[in-house]
Amino acid sequence: MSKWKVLVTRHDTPLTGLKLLESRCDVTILSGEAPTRADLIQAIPGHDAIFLSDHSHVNAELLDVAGDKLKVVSTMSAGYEHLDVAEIKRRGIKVGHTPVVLSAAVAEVAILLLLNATRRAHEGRLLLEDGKFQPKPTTLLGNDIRGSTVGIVGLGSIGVEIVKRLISFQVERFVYTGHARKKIGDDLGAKFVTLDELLKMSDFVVVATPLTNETHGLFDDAAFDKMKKTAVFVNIGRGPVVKTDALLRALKEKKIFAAGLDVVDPEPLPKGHELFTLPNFEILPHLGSSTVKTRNDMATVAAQNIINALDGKPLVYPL
Ligand SMILES: O=CC(=O)O
Repeated sequence: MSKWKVLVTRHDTPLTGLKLLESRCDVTILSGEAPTRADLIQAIPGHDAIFLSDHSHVNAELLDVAGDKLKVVSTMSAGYEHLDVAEIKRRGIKVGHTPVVLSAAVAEVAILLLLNATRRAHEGRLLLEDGKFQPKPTTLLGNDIRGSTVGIVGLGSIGVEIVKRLISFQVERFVYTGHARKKIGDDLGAKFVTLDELLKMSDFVVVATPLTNETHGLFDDAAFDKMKKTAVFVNIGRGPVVKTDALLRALKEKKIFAAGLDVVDPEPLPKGHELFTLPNFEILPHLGSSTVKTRNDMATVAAQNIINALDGKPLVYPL
């Protein structure tokens, strides 16, 4: 019996995933540092599965070229805004992603940003580099996490991991918002509130929501206007949940204290962007899941999604 044919979109896909695929399938890997859409379109016909180790768009155009053999699309990511999930499923093609295995790593980055932003780490470094740091009792004072109210926008798997970690920082009160009150929220002692309530009461606002029609542009001028002047804003979800111009205004006009972002719109933030000039702006280049173990686990799950689909079994994490 001929083996299943799988197309992998990047040569530097973790070996955990590649080995698992190769144990059962014929694997083609797009070569080169930056395979183009044309490379993908040329390579896809005749494959049973596509393993996305990048954010290539899978839409009707690509599916038309792929042809009838394609049975499963598997993205090595939790986010899936690059997939036209409705169109993929309409064609009877299975589709999976890799949530949960990255939640701990992303939660660690949320804490990193939250601490850096509230303790003014970037501003301190700039002062040191400029030779302007003066150790006075009132220099670079930040705000404590201890005794604070932390608001989580989106209490999914990542939001839960953030709360679990922050409990040890002696947070006074956790609140969260989303579609509905959740049992895990009750178990963690977190209160379900509206977004407005969360913005008004939180000392730390942490965005851990995926990008959907509902969350797109959720943080605009009006949202930042509702936040405390001392609030720290963290986004580890998706960049377009926040209107970048509104965030810029909020930081420049001191509507809020500071921000820490792992995700931003556009990504990467272009060289010379005004946000880079602000001392109360901390940024990472989307490093949430960038640990060796997490990326290996994501590759394994993405490969297992494919094998399960081809074996006619439920995917580990279907969409
Ligand atoms: O942002 C990371 C992911 O979606 O996996």
